[in-house]
This record gives sequence, C-alpha cells and structure tokens, in this order.
Amino acid sequence: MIEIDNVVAGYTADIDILRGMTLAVQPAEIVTLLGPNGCGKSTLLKTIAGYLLPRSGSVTLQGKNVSQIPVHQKIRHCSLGFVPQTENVFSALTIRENLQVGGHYMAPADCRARMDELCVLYPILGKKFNAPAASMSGGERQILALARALMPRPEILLLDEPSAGLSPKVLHEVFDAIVQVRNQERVTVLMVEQNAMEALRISDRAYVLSMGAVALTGRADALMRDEQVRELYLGGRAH
Ligand SMILES: Nc1ncnc2c1ncn2[C@@H]1O[C@H](COP(=O)(O)OP(=O)(O)OP(=O)(O)O)[C@@H](O)[C@H]1O
Repeated sequence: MIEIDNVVAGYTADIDILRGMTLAVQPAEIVTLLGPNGCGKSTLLKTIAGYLLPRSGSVTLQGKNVSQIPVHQKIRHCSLGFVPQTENVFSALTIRENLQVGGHYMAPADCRARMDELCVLYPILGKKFNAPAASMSGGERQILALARALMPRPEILLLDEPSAGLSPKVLHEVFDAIVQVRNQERVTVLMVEQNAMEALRISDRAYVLSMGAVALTGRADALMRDEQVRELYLGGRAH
C-alpha cells in the first residue's frame, strides 16, 4: 500500500513542485496519475521512490514511514520497483544480463529462479534470453524494463509512462503485461500515463493532478464516463 500525506517537495530550495500532495493506493490496485504537462506527476513518482526527499509530509509504503529513505535503500529494503520513463534498459547487455542487474541483491539461485518465473510470465524474455536488448522492439524493451524491476519481487511498482513512444497495438501488449503481473503477483501499481483513456481502461482508480496537488479522483470507469472530466482532462469525447 502507498500512502502520501500532504507532501511538499521540489528540486530547488525556492520552488515547491508538489504542494501538499495527498493520495493512497490500496494493495493490488492499479492507479493512474493524470494531468497536464508539468503538474508534478513524475516528480511524485520520484519522491515516492526517494530520488527526491519531501520537505514536509510523509511517504508511507506497506505501513512504514519511508519519507527520508533515499532511492538505493528503498529499492533494496522497501519492496519497491521503479521503471523510469527513459533509459530503462541496458541496450548492450543481453536480456539475461538486464534481469541480473535487477536481481543484483538476490542470492544467485533465487535470481535464477526468478528469471525463470518471469520468462514464463513474459515469454518474449525467454525467446530472446541471450540476445542483446538492442535487438528488442520498443514494446519488448518496455516489458524487459518491467521485468527487471520485478526481479526482487517488489510489492509496489511505480511506472513512469510505460507506453511512451509505442504504437496503439504495442501499447496494449505492455498494458496487458502490467495487468498480468498485478493479477498473478498482487503487485500494487502506480503509473503516470499520457494515454489517459487507455490507461484508465486497465486502472481501478485515477488521480488528476494540477499544480502539484490532487485536483480530482475517482474510479476509472466513472472518470471515463464523466463528460466534464473527458473534456478537461482526457482529450475530449469517448470513442
Ligand atoms: N530535475 C529537475 N530539476 C528542476 N526542475 C525540474 C526537474 N524535473 C522536473 N522539473 C520541473 O518540475 C515540474 C514538474 O515536472 P514533472 O516532470 O513532475 O511534470 P509531469 O506532470 O510529469 O509532466 P509531463 O507530463 O510533461 O511529463 C516542471 O515545472 C519541471 O520543469
């Protein structure tokens, strides 16, 4: 579970990007963050992950206040996986080696067993196991990035625009991969997405952010049906 309570954070001392952010994600939910460019979606993920530490307020993961724990410790000790928007696979390394990077802290036998599990969950990884990641398509790379973050069996997964740069067909494959791991491993997922309608289709709930705070929230199906929400935040009418 993720609980964000009244978080204020920013990159420089004089400017707050998050201005009293409060939200929660229940176990095994998929929740999407929406909102205009620059409203603080990625900054919120970075603050939860610990790249940025809040000036005030609290970040609680699985019931533990981890507000001041930096990213390298969070990934290792707080059951957290993070897939950043860019540079999320090592092109020159093979699929196996990318997964091993994700399993860096695991015992070798456990790391091997987890790679086998993920190759069953996502067969494309097994098919290309010893090929360089550079040989993968955009969608396949995104699935590899997801799998790498899943190596240590995190209970919480943060995804920054998993569909960025993907065609609509491939986008569905990546979203299916996210739903699959939530269903099979009960992972709690918080993601930022520009493809709002598509993201809402696989989400339980969403938060719309504006200027570093929550502007509105609701169940994904209700937000998709709401005429005003569609006009203001989701790029117009449903199709
Ligand atoms: N590393 C950084 N240093 C300083 N300011 C930053 C940094 N990263 C982001 N910002 C600023 O923080 C604000 C929020 O950026 P953020 O990336 O969180 O927005 P976003 O809602 O994810 O936007 P987008 O939809 O465009 O990705 C912006 O004004 C941005 O310029």
